[in-house]
Amino acid sequence: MAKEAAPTPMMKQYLAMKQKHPDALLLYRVGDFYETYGQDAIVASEILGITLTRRSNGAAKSVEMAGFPHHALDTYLPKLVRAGKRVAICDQLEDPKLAKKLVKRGITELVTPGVVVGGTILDRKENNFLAAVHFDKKSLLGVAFLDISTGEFITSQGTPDYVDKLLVNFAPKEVLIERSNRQRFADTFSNSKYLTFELDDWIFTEEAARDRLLKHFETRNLKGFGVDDMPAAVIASGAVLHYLDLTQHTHIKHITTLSRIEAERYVRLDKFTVRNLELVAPMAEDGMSLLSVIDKTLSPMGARMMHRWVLFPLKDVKAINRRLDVVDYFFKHPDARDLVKEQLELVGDIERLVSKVAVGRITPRELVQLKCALQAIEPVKRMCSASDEPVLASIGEQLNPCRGVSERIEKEINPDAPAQVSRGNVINRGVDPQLDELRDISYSSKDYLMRLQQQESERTGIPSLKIAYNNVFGYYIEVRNTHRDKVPPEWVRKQTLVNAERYITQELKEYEEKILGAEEKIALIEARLFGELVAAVTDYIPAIQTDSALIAQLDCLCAFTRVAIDNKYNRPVVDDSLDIDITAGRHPVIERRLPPGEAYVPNSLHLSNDDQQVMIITGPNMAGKSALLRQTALIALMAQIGCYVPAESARIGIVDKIFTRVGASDNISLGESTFMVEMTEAASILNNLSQRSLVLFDELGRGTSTYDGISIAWAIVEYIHENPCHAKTLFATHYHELNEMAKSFRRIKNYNVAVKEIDGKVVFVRKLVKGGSAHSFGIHVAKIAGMPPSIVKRAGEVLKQLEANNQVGKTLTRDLDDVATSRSGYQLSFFQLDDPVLSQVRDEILGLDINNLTPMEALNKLNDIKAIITGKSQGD
Ligand SMILES: Nc1ncnc2c1ncn2[C@@H]1O[C@H](COP(=O)(O)OP(=O)(O)OP(=O)(O)O)[C@@H](O)[C@H]1O
Repeated sequence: MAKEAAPTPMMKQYLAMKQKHPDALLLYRVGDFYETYGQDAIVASEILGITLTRRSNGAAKSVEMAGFPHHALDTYLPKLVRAGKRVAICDQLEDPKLAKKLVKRGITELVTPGVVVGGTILDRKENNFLAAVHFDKKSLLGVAFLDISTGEFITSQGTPDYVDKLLVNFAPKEVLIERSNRQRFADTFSNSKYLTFELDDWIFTEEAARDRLLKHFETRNLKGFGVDDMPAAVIASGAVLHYLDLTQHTHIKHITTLSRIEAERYVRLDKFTVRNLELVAPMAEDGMSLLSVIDKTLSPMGARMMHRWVLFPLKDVKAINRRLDVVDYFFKHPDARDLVKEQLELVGDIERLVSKVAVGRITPRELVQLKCALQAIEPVKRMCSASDEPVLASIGEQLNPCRGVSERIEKEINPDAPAQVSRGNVINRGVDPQLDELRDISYSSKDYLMRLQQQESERTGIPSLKIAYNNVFGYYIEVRNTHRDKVPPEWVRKQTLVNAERYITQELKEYEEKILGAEEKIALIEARLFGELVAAVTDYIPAIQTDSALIAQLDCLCAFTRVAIDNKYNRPVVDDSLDIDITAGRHPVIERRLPPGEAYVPNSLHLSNDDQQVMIITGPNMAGKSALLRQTALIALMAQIGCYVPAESARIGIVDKIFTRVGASDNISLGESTFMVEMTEAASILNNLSQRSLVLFDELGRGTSTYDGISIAWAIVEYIHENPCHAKTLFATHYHELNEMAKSFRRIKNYNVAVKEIDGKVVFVRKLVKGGSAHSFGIHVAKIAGMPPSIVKRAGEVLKQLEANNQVGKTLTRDLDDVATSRSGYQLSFFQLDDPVLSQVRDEILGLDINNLTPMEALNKLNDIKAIITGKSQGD
């Protein structure tokens, strides 16, 4: 049997590196290549489509190997990361030419899907978040998000539902979890797929997390961030910072703050609503989202902010109107609008550029870009400062073009600087005298060599004499064989070719040393000066980050104006009323996708807690019921992000929650359309109603039998009507039987989306009109859809017969009449009763500060409450 040979020293080094990050794919630099071995090579060759070979590693067996040229890293690395791989990059830490033994190597970066600093992996319009989720002992969850490419660090804590919603909105590329909570995470977020990475449990402890955060931010406590009393959030945030250490990301000065998501400031949109209203992503592959219609931003920061704004509409009337005022200003001042547009096109992604400064990854070319961006801010600042619009004036005041930095970059860096410092020609002339002198030597070398060539040719009488350079023995003189006899004796022969010989001379060697020495020194000086400049820019990180946020804001608001002009939107009135009044409203997305020549039919609508609280909207299939429901929510939502709306006019009394529930079979493709899920979600809506909720029910109850469906729909609408919140509700349904409700419930009104029947054919008028509708026209739609005529005919006959027998429609309607008059009324909650004892109990409970209650105090309180109910005092 062959004796196993020991691994080569290089393989030993490789294995040691691999051991440091066993779960990462290791790219191991060998010469001009990045190589992968063993299982890594198999995976890499599959993902990258590169050839899998084998090499002997010094042992008896050979190992799989796959590699690619080092300069192709930017092409291949994103593919690996996008495939969900964590990639450790092992580089040569010394010049292989100078290494005496094995080249020193080390892991210089661990790139994981959630921790990407720059390059082509990042989508310019999207954040790339890393998240951490912590489960505390009860059912409170802490969550933190970090985008290392922008420095944004956000945290919150709350119920599993709330954290689920945040995860859906922030769409992290990687989620850190505690090892012991793997199953809990999987169970809690079973609806979404996340790439998770498990960390040891001790990392998820408050003490470790707090220490880490305090050390990073160099503060004494976390009060300034508003998270001091949010242990779960603190723990998740600490875990995120821990992971940066683990992945060798230690230069993170651009993470300057930790912000708490103030959930109470934003409209609550459950994740079904976000998906159903297609706010940021369409449901169908070829669809369009609201975001894609209104995102006319010009800068990547603006695009990322717009994404956030759409998912987090505001609830504060003043804040909304401040945004609307700026949009209005840009509307009335085309010059200001044009100036912002022109300058923003020059700004680029300063947010990510400045992050690259912090992590030490900025290239000379990017530094020039940063300078251009800062210079582009100057005219924007002037325009804003000169405006009489308060928000703009304040933006103008805060914008800081950091002139010191831009002037220094302008002075020191070549405007055509290359992408890498090592390429040279980065630092301008006049910055460093020694550098200038060395460059003179280096630049004049060509002239010098030409002169030397001519001089030696004349001296020796060899006309074809040539001076050239190669890597083996540097500069040499080449003489063709015909003139060999004229070569002076002091020349030293170095190489014999077929037709010529090559020589070196003393003078040439001395000169060579000077030039090569100069080039090395030039490289060193350039690198040093560049490094010093980058270090100086580091001091301006917070200022540039503020600029970036302000520019993003301007970009979004200016984009709103352009969208409003292009799409004929109008300014909504947003106030504290409880009404929604929309005149000639349209669906912002559908209207953009209609075939040419077809106009969207606008509709008006009034909803109010006092009179028209619930609208039952009937109408045939395809009439436009869903479109109407959605456009109402979208108009309210657009108004609350500060955008003009697709309506002639709109008055929106602030909405604080938008709920959407679409009938089971409407989202069957999502694989979760069981009737059970529909009911669970409907229940969650009903349990969370508020006075300012806007509820959309689209064909609720259709996943079950007609009687069941109608009964459930009826009961739900009745509940919403009777609930003291009087939540505004649009209820689209095919059950025209529900029209009976309007007779007995004051705030329920019937509407239908009109169709006309001309010559036995349905014509969609798409107008919302008062009153219920008697037919479903389902059979007509089947006909339009191309159903064989015989089936359509037969269906018509069956329907007639059923109606004649009073089986579906009429009896049910008559029965429902009885239901309506026999309504028992809901016992909504015992707190609504006028019983003084219960009121006292309620007051006792409401007065409790649960956060500051010890278990013992809680027990005593419970005893007190019991005493109130039983009328006995303690100890009786
Ligand atoms: N106001 C309108 N103007 C022009 N086209 C419209 C309008 N409303 C709806 N449409 C078009 O009609 C199609 C059907 O509308 P929608 O899905 O709202 O109908 P529906 O009544 O909810 O139908 P179903 O009951 O089958 O779900 C939409 O995709 C849209 O293209």
